[in-house]
Amino acid sequence: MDSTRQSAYQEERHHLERTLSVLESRLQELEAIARYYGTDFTEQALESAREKARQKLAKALVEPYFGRLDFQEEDSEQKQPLYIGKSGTEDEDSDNPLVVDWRAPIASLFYSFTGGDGPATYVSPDGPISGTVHLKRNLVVRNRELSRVVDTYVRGSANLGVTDEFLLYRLGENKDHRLRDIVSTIQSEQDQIIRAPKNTALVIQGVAGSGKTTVALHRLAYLLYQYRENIRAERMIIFAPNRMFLDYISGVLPELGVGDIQQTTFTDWALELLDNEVTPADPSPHLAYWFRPGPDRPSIHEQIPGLYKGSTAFKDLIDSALQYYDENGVPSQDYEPFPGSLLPAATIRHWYYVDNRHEPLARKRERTLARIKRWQEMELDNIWEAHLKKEYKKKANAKWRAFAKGWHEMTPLTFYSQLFDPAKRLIDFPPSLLARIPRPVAELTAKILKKKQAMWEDLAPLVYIRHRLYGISGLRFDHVVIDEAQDFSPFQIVLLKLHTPGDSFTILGDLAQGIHSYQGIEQWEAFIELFPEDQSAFYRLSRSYRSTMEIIRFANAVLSEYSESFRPAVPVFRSGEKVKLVRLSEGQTVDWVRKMAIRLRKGSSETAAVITRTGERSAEIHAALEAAGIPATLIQADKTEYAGGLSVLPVYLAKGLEFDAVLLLDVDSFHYDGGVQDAKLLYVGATRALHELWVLYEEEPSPLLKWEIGDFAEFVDGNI
Ligand SMILES: Nc1ncnc2c1ncn2[C@@H]1O[C@H](COP(=O)(O)OP(=O)(O)OP(=O)(O)O)[C@@H](O)[C@H]1O
Repeated sequence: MDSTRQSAYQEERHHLERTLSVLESRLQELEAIARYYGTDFTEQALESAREKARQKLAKALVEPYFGRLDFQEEDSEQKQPLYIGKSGTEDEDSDNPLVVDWRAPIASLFYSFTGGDGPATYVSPDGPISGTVHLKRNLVVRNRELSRVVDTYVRGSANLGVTDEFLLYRLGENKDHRLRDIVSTIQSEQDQIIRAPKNTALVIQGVAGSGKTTVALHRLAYLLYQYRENIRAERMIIFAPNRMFLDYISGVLPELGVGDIQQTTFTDWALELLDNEVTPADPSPHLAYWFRPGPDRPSIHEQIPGLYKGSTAFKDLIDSALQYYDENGVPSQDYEPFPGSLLPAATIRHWYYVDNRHEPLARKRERTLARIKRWQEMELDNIWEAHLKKEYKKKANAKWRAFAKGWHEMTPLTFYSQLFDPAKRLIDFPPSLLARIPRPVAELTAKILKKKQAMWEDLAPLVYIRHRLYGISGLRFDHVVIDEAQDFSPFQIVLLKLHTPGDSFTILGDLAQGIHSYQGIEQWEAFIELFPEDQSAFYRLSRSYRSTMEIIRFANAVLSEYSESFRPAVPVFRSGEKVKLVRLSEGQTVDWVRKMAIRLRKGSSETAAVITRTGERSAEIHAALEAAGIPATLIQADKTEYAGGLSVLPVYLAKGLEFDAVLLLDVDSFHYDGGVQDAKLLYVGATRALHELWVLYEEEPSPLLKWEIGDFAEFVDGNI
């Protein structure tokens, strides 16, 4: 170690000791105060604040900070060293903070400063502040010990510019089975997204591995810090593609000291709002249908159920149907509960259309019926003869029940079924309205709804109808994150917009990974146009942090020939092994995978995946591994937890996940033909790998592998 580095280590060790001792004595002070378990509200609040502070200090004691930035404000004589950590702590002996929270405005310099001698600026609550950065340093503290000091910028130093050295060190590590926080290495283009203002709908197109999920989670932590006065964690929500993915990302927010944010799937959220009036149709046959390999795969066009029912055109149709129900559902005859008492139809209509005009549809009906009942009771009060009163009361109650029944009550499912199923039709919709629904869509949907089930694409319409019937109050969000948003429909976004008054959204995804094209979008404009122009912003993330250069270049090569609009991912300069294209003879794959799995277990990989083209093949491989005594987890559509280790899964369930090593199976001309759908699947599969990628085929390779082989991949035979 040269002397400069030695003195840097010494200085930082000294500083760490002092910081730890301050934190420790604060924690001891708090621990010395007896816990309060009484019922006094003020005391309870104070105890809760103390407990939070104890937990924060205990966490900070493990890793108080990860970076240092020496900054000199324009008018200041002195540079000030700022230590940046996951949470901030004041220094009682100094005006400067002991540790600056990474989300604080000044800490943005640590992420946005990318070198050069010019002034650096950050935006404080009082306006922009400029100055000079003298030093940017990454520090790794493990178990209270300083284990690494890396200077990424030293002003005036000839051979030091901002480099990726520290980032590369972090990316080179093996990952366990949870996504992690990246506070110490957030990149400038990611930081811009994390710190974007709250009341904007951000739409982010990011290549595979560009940190979209990670960035979204950090953005939530930032928003909670920055807007703590008017935003609440319980009113923020993350929509993720499935429960297993939620499990996979579940560690990040607690790591960032954030709790209580709702994390769910669109399906679970919708079913709860629908009070389980429907159950979700089993997704497995649906997935097997759309991901069937070979020539008889279904074609995709606007009129298929997923795309049609996700469109805003379908939402417009539902609006027209609801309007028709509103205008024609109210009974048109006068109401005569007993002889001599008459409520004119015009009065009923006035109560419904005028007096209750602000109420949602079902409430309008309920309130009008209740008012008729009250009117009827008053009418009965005018009858003095006891026997007549009794007789009329009975009559009137029966009349009221018949009247209410004739004015059909609608639930989300009954109303929705009206659109598709003639056998269930209670409302006489104009035929021209229903004719707008493509016939195969109507037939298929009627069949599913009959079983009180719903496909994914039925959920947004059902919840939308629910809101129009009962209202939406109490269901508002301060911020909504949608991950893998390319699989969402415009209808879903319109629905979530109703819940989110400030249009505060983070919508992220990758069109190149749009493998669910039977329900998702082709272009981000489909979402952007749903927001006012000045209330949305589009960002692009092009650098990929997950995989080695070789893997990224391989994945780019797979997709670039098949999609004109594809923009290749830019790898971080992290080199690894070449991608291995393994040629096997017929029937050899299972045996090869078995041998390789044993080898991987002995190696350094903490997580590995065998990725197949179909669900059946995954089950077959998993059974073979089990029979050989090799522990592995089979991942199917309904899996809720991600265990790490060795996983076996079909490629269409692999999105969002990552593994140290990946074996991609059956990349032959039958399973991955030359079409763009298969190219996207192969792209998704390949970009799951961090360090090692093996691509297997028997006999004839897929046309997707038939480009000129570069220096990033090599053909090998099956000898292990
Ligand atoms: N700035 C960063 N520093 C260190 N690691 C990073 C950074 N950005 C992303 N990563 C890592 O890159 C990997 C990919 O991140 P993430 O899963 O968030 O990307 P993604 O864009 O959502 O990927 P995909 O679309 O493929 O699901 C993760 O391991 C994450 O920790």
